[in-house]
Order: sequence, then structure tokens, then C-alpha cells
Amino acid sequence: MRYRMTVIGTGYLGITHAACMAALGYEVLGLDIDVDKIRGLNQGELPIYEEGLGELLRAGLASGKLRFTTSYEEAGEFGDVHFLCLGTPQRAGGFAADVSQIDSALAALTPWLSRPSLVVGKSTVPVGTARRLADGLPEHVELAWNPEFLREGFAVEDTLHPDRIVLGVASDAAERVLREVYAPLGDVPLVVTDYATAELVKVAANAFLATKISYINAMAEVCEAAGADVVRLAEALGHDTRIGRRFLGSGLGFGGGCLPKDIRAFAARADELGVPLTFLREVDAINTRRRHRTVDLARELVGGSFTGRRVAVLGAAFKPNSDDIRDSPALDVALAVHRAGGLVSVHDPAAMDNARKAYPVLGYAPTPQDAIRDADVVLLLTEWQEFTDLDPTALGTPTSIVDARNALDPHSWQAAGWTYRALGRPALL
Ligand SMILES: NC(=O)C1=CN([C@@H]2O[C@H](COP(=O)(O)OP(=O)(O)OC[C@H]3O[C@@H](n4cnc5c(N)ncnc54)[C@H](O)[C@@H]3O)[C@@H](O)[C@H]2O)C=CC1
Ligand SMILES: O=C(O)[C@H]1O[C@H](OP(=O)(O)OP(=O)(O)OC[C@H]2O[C@@H](n3ccc(=O)[nH]c3=O)[C@H](O)[C@@H]2O)[C@H](O)[C@@H](O)[C@@H]1O
Repeated sequence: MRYRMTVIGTGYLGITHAACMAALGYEVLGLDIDVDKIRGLNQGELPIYEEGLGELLRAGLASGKLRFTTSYEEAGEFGDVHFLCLGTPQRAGGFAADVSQIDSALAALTPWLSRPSLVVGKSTVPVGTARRLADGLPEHVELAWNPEFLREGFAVEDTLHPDRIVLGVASDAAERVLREVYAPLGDVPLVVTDYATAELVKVAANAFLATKISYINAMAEVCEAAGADVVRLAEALGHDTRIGRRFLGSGLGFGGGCLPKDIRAFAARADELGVPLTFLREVDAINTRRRHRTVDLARELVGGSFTGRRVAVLGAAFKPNSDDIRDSPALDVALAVHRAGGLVSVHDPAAMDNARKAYPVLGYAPTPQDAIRDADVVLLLTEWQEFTDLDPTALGTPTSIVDARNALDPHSWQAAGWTYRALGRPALL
């Protein structure tokens, strides 16, 4: 059977899922309460920066397989399978996840589901959420939980070629439907389990990734104290296939709309369950210290005070190849420097509009060269290729650079007369 699908919530995850499902040949209706976003999407305008997604969106619209609406009535009538891709941000004033977008969406959708339907949660939620939601559904509506593991910057690739698919189901029928839905993806490892395990796989994976990053950043702290080099250390650790080199990228640490809020929500939920995951608080604390250390290193390089000093900030997005500035380490550092009296000039290849809107107090430069010109110190905070490709001999009078992502070749910067410093590496390399 060719299912007709809806995707409720068209943010980073929802747009990607909707466009990819349409690319697989399904008829898909995306729904959001943001009227402007829906109008734009129906005109083929992608509201985010994501490699290959704009083309997929426009191909879906052109084929007639994909369209968008703000009407729950239309969604209820249209779909057999309804994917929930709502946001689950950190609760205001706390660490737990705010699942109110999911509650509202489900309350708005359910009354329009007049025939047997499957609702599939993809959002990242505290364990126990799916059970609670399932208990509130009418008998002809079933719930499954199918967490998503895509990375921003690789969203399309990860959706069409996932490492694994996890299905939390309460019946064979739901499993059958979802196996059919994902069959066009080919031979992908599939883990079929209960709701709670499916919900936990997602937060356990993100907590592991965050822990791995903070582990190498804790090693960077030790390297700094001992005069060792964390980049060589990570390289040597990574050769051990049991450890692996991925996510041992030391530097400014993790940000974004997921890892930080997910480890906090997981720790909060684990507390409620009476199983405190105290190490996650340390993972969070190590991560925060990296931001402070970057600011301190920059301050040191401009002689102890930022007052009146020009600081070039390369990067605003939380990672390269994204325009997402949610909990961006780069903007956190830029703001701290600004508050300490520094004259900040930020450049980012994709996140300038988002950054300007969120932080109008910061200065912005149209090119990296403009940001760097006359700067007393340059901070590389997001490792866009446009920045790692910069030729240090072509940037005017050399000053100092903090490579907070260990992404540059120290020798070429030093050879060009720059004072090069990085986190977790000796001053002289
Ligand atoms: N961004 C990512 O790379 C990934 C996100 N996730 C998880 O997926 C979920 C969604 O994340 P994002 O897409 O980043 O969030 P987002 O904030 O970009 O998107 C959420 C969308 O839902 C819409 N919305 C809010 N309330 C609504 C309602 N009542 N009805 C319809 N639409 C409504 C918002 O307008 C927004 O467009 C989160 O749980 C996140 O943790 C999981 C894997 C990857
Ligand atoms: O739940 C989610 O939303 C997603 O969260 C992360 O994906 P994402 O946040 O897009 O980006 P990552 O590539 O994981 O990077 C997260 C942060 O960690 C930082 N990072 C990453 C790797 C590394 O070695 N070092 C490091 O500091 C990045 O700069 C970035 O700020 C996970 O990798 C995805 O599997 C998951 O689906």
C-alpha cells in the first residue's frame, strides 16, 4: 500500500523528513502553525540552510507529491500515517524538556482522524512520553515512536541513508506499516522495540556523543596543564578501533538545538526516575568551561583587557554547513567578548541573518577579510571551509589567532607571522 503521510511541524527535522518521504515517492502533506513558513515552503523557499534540501523541496512540489498546509482538518483527512516533528526545547527556567508543542499538535490533529491511522513520533522526548500520549488516543488511532538521528548539514544524506532505524511500537500492525514505509531505503539495520526503549535510544545516543566530546575536551584541559598536545592525543586514541576518531574533535565544544538540551532533559528525567546521571552535569560543565577558556585565551592575547580591542569572530552557526544558531558556542563567546568591552566583528557564511536578529548588539562584517582587517585578535569559532581555506599571508598585518576548533594548520599561520594559539595545545607547535 502507498501510504499518504503528513508531517506535523516543519522545522529542521520536519522539512527534511517531508521532502525525503516525497523523494521516496510518497504523497506528503507538511503542516505547521507558522503561516509565513508554510506560504514560503509552498513557493519552494527553504527557511533554513541545509545542503541539497532546497532542491528536494522544489522537486517534491513540482512532482505534486509534496505540499504544505496550516489546516489540521486537511491533514486529518489526507493522511494514513502522521509524523510528529515538533520542537521539544528546554523548558523555560529549568532543564527538563518542554513537550507542549507535541501535546497541542496531537490535541489539534486527533479530532480530525476519522479512519484508522498511525501517529509516529519522531521528536526527542523524555522517556514515558509516548506511553502517556498513547493512553490518550481514541481506539482507531495508534502511536509509534521512531526517533530521528539526522545531523544538521547532512540532513538529507542521513535521512535517505540512516545508520539504523528504531521503531518503538505497541503492535505488529504498527511495525508492519513502518517497515513498509521505510522499505524504499533498502537494507538498513532496523531495531524494533517498545516505546520506552525507543525514546531512550535517542537520548542515550546524544548523551554518548556529548560525553565523547567533553571527554576529549577534559583531556584538552589536562594537556594545557601538562604542556601536551590534545590533537596528537586524539589522533592516537582514534586509531584504537574500539574508541574511533569521530567526535574526538576538541576545542570549543558542542552547541546546537539538540546535544545541550538533550543531555539536560535526560539528566532531569533520570532524576525523576531515581537514577541520577550526575556525570551528564559534568559533561555539561566541561563544555561550558571551553567557552570561558576561549574568551580567556583571547583576552590574554590582547594584553589582559578587551576594552577598545577589535575582535574578529569567524563563525556564528553552532557548526559548519548550517545556519542554526541555537545555543551557538561561537555567539556565546562573541557576546562575552562584547560584554567585556571588545569591539566584535562577526562573519558567518550562512548564519548572518539569524545572528543579527538574535544579537543586534554585535558588529557584523560582510566578508571574513573585512572582519579580520584591523583586528587585534581573530577567533576561529566555527570551522567553515571558507575559514579553514583562508590564506594567512593574504590577510594584512599578522596579529593573533585563536583556533578554537583545532581546524587550521598552525605552521602556515606561524610562518606567515601570526601568533597562533589553540585550546589544549602548547603555545609553540
Ligand atoms: N534539528 C535536528 O537536527 C534534529 C532534531 N531532532 C528533534 O526533532 C524535534 C524537532 O526539532 P527541530 O526540527 O530542530 O525543531 P524546530 O523548532 O526547528 O521545528 C519545530 C516546528 O514545529 C512547529 N510547531 C510548533 N507548534 C506546533 C503545532 N502545535 N502544530 C504544528 N506545528 C507546530 C514550529 O513552528 C516549528 O516549525 C526536536 O524534538 C528535536 O530534538 C531530532 C534529530 C535531529
Ligand atoms: O538530536 C539531534 O538533533 C542530532 O544531534 C546531533 O547532530 P547535530 O546537533 O546536528 O550536530 P553534531 O554534528 O552532532 O554536532 C553537535 C555539536 O558538537 C560539536 N562537535 C562535534 C564533533 C566533535 O568532534 N566535536 C565537537 O565539538 C559541533 O561543533 C556542534 O556544535 C547528533 O549528531 C545527531 O545524531 C542527532 O540526530
